[in-house]
Amino acid sequence: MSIPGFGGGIEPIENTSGEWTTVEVTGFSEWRVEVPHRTILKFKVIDGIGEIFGTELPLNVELQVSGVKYAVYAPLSSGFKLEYKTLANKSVMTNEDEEISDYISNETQAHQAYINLHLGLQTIRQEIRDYNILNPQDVKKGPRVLIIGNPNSGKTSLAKILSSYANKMDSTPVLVNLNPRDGVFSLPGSISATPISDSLDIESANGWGFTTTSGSLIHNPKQPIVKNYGFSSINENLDLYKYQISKLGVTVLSRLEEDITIRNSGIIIDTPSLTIKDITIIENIVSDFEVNIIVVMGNERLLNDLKKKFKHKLDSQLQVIKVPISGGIAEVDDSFIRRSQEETIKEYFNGNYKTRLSPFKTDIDAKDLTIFKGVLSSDIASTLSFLPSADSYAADESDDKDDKDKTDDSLTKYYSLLTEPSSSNLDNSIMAITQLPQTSNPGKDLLNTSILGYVHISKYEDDKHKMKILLPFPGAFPKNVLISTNIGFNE
Ligand SMILES: Nc1ncnc2c1ncn2[C@@H]1O[C@H](COP(=O)(O)OP(=O)(O)OP(=O)(O)O)[C@@H](O)[C@H]1O
Repeated sequence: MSIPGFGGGIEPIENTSGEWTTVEVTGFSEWRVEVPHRTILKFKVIDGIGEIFGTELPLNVELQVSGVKYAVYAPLSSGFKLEYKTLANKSVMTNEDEEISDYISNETQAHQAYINLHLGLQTIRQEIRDYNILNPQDVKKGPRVLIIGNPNSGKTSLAKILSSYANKMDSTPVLVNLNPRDGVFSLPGSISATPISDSLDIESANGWGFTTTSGSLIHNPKQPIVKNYGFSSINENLDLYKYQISKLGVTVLSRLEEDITIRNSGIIIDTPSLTIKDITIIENIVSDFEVNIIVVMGNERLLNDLKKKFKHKLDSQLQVIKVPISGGIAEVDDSFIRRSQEETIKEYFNGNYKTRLSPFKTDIDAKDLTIFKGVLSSDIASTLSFLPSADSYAADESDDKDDKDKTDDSLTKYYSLLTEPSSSNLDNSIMAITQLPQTSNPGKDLLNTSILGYVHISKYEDDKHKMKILLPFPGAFPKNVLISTNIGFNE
């Protein structure tokens, strides 16, 4: 039976009679494997312990992944043995090669450095926990770690390793994803913060896992706080991006205040690739999340530049350290990224082979809806000089007098009202449902709101002003303010 919505986006997996291939990996080595989206890799560890970016694999349990570049690491000297076989992924049509590429490497010094970093962070967490028990009037926060580096330097993999190992040692750090391209426990176009209270789901589309929208799951669903940015690239509207970071920072820090386990565990922040030219963004993140450890991926120049920039904070408030880049990092091109985004979106609505979800397709009247759209900075460059800057707006925030007027002016820099929704601007797009009840003038609330979830618009009927939408859950469409994103998706 096909799932309502994306016309049965999940193809049944054919049983394959193919032979299993055995891989033996000695202690502290790793099996590196690249699996194209059009190929499914089934594998199971049959002896010993293997882990993928810190997540331990269950023994004798068959797992399957597609469209991933993974390393299965042997954390113990006894190593592990696994079996795998491949089959075609019929739900994906790409012109990639069908073959997986794999090899075993014992050059895992980088991974061992990541483990040492984790152990150092865990020692700090333990000290903070002890201190907080003895000094309830003067509680401190666990380490707030910011990962910075070049494109494809292993930032996300390190974030996974640090959060998985922390979780294994009974900590619950908040994993913050500031790369809107990825969609972590959410869709691409968002930035999010998620307490990691259970292991990651390496079988899910991006290797993180499902969220609570999805019903009963094998893994504990994670509960992210999601801010909608609406674009994949941070440069599309840098002011909006920085604004959303600051609001996410406020929410995350208040979460730390409220929950002692999370406060002791701290924060791990993954970022898009940032260089020293992006120092204002880095400074913003450092202050918004009270970062006290910056981890630079391999880049010595960046390490030194950052040490100079943060000279005034070094030792007392901030450490800047460098870790090596793994030799296993795989090339990832734009089409692979786009395909991974599509899989993330598909999985958000339909689930995956293990967890099938029941999205809900319905027609709604679009006449009375208030829909905003993120503004492209390039589109407003010419009018920008007439508007207050984001910084002046932020400074004005606490000033109640004339607040509404200032906010509405500032809003034009971030969002514009979609006065004429049409098939040309809405067909095959993703829309965010905010927490705000319908109002044509939400003011600064629109900037400050978090996201309830996302819907997919497959068709806007211009003559009837009706939209065909796909919701991740059955039920009435929430009558809230909507934000149309720049993230497209074809069924
Ligand atoms: N040791 C390894 N063996 C095999 N593949 C790896 C290894 N480490 C990382 N990868 C893969 O290499 C790719 C790039 O790594 P990752 O996404 O962590 O880098 P990044 O710096 O976050 O990238 P971006 O700049 O695109 O955000 C990913 O597909 C990741 O799964």
